[in-house]
Amino acid sequence: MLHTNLSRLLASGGPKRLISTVNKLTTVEVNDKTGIAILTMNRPPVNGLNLELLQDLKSSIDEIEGNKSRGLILTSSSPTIFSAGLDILEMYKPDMDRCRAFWSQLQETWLALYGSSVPTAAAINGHSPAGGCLLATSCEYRVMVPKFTIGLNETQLGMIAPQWFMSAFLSVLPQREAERALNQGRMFTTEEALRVGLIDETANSKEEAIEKCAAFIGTFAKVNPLARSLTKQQFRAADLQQLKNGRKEDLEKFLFTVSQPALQKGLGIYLEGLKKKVKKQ
Ligand SMILES: CCCCCCCC/C=C\CC(=O)SCCNC(=O)CCNC(=O)[C@H](O)C(C)(C)COP(=O)(O)OP(=O)(O)OC[C@H]1O[C@@H](n2cnc3c(N)ncnc32)[C@H](O)[C@@H]1OP(=O)(O)O
Repeated sequence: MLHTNLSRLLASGGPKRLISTVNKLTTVEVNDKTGIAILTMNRPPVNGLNLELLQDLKSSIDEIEGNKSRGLILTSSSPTIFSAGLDILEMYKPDMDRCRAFWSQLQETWLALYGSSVPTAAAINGHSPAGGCLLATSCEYRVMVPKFTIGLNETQLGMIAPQWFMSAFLSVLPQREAERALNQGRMFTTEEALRVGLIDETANSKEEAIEKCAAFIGTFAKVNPLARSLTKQQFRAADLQQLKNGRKEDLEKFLFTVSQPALQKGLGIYLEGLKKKVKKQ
């Protein structure tokens, strides 16, 4: 039976999906029929963006850029969380050298994703606060599963979202909506996100979200790839250049912010709140 199945598989030209790379915290799977790469974050429990996950994300994006994939779909292996955003432990009582490497890597990874030459889409299969929302809004298209939340909640943590977080948010939301949501640190439900345009579509499952993302990428099938990619890059050039020009200053601002005792106190209380929530249930 096993042999028969294997023969059939070989006769059909091999598996439909190839795991081309397994980094420690991400995998890249290229569909050999569509040529679309699925980039999956896999850092349990919440895909907190720490230095290592950011490094793996960057190297997976580079690989997808290099292997001539027709598009990139970003998703998560967790059934309930796309990404909980930046790993707060990278900012709470930090080792300053690691903190410097962490923020520089975040900048690097964002530049690679937002500036990617291939079409990008996010299959948001779980909660997506702060840095998770940054990843999603850096893609060109978003499909989200119901009953989750997405948004830039930095003000709730006593922090200010950097300009480039705001740029990605503003590339999706109207100015007025973006400003109000940022000031409030508002988290949108899937339905609210659809209504304001923070996401493009909803889907009933991760699989359906991936299919819808693939359909979006398919809309470029008849468009000249070079013209499409240069148009995207020109459209995003000002946002990308703004960070490239101000990278050093942005890093110093971040290091200054996390070294403030009031911020450390706030982060401690926030983390405690997250843990208490677990005990209460
Ligand atoms: C240049 C100018 C200055 C710049 C200043 C800095 C600007 C950047 C600032 C912020 C960006 C960020 O991304 S900060 C992170 C924001 N994220 C959040 O607020 C999300 C917090 N988490 C949650 O709301 C929930 O965990 C969840 C909805 C994502 C999932 O809920 P669930 O009930 O499924 O899981 P738990 O809450 O039980 O969490 C499990 C486990 O994970 C820990 N956890 C959760 N999120 C984080 C996180 N972001 N970082 C670190 N750890 C996290 C949580 O405490 C639990 O831990 P324990 O199992 O040990 O209890």
